[in-house]
Amino acid sequence: MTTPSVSLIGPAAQERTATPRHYLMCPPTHFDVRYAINPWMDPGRPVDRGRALAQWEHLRAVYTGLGHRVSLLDPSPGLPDMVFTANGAVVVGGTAFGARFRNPERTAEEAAHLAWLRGRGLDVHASGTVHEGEGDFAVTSSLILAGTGFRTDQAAHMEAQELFGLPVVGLRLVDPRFYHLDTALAVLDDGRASGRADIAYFPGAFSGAAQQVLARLFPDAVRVAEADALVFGLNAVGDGRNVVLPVQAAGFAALLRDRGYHPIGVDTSELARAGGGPKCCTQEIRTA
Ligand SMILES: CN(C)C(=N)NCCC[C@H](N)C(=O)O
Repeated sequence: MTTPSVSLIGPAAQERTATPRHYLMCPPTHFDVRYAINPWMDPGRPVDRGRALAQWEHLRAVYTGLGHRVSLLDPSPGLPDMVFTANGAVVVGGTAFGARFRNPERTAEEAAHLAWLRGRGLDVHASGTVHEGEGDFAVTSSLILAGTGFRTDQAAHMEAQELFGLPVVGLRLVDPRFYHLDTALAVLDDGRASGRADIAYFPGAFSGAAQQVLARLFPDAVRVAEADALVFGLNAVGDGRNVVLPVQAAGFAALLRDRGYHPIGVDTSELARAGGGPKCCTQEIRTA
């Protein structure tokens, strides 16, 4: 007999509260798969840009329907991955840590992000080390979880800690299919209202030591099955109550419901052809 993984007197019994968010998105006007910098990309198969645009518009409508503010970054021709705004920076308390991309194909996105962030009066810092923004930094109100192994350099973790004054906990990713932290771990509730951060993750994407760290820090975390992780289920955006995730991740959605969250499935399958999902298209601008 197996032990149920979710206790009804634990986090499942909590009332979940959404808090308003400000997101930065960029329409996939120039979306394409012209190069392969992750295992999901196949430049030999043409993308359906109209479909990608429709999926992206739907995602934006979901956020505005939830009462969140969405700002837009102007898409640039020649930058087919620009739709993935999460990778452009990490913004915490009005301070922005601009990305420095690992692959030259995405380097020109850095300046566009820095200009947008400066234009909003944020305290903007260009990075001295390679990091890919919220792709590898998952922010909670008490600490930041930071991925390394494929894209972001470990040195960037220390840079982020010095900049934000929050503990940065490094986590090693070991499976190239989960090349960014946000493909393998999602913040469901950052703890800003509840006082207690809640996350979900796929253990197999992490080194043994990183799995131990996560288990110590978040013993109640939702552990997601590989099948749900492989459809980018963990590339999810949580506001404390609502969790926007790929509609294909049905098992994960059921776990979320059991915990009192409100999962909202969206189809981002065309964008997944470049290796991204809802979270990749969404950078949070945290000014408070
Ligand atoms: C969920 N992920 C991984 C993201 N945060 N970003 C997607 C980036 C995709 C892009 N082709 C690349 O490989 O950089």
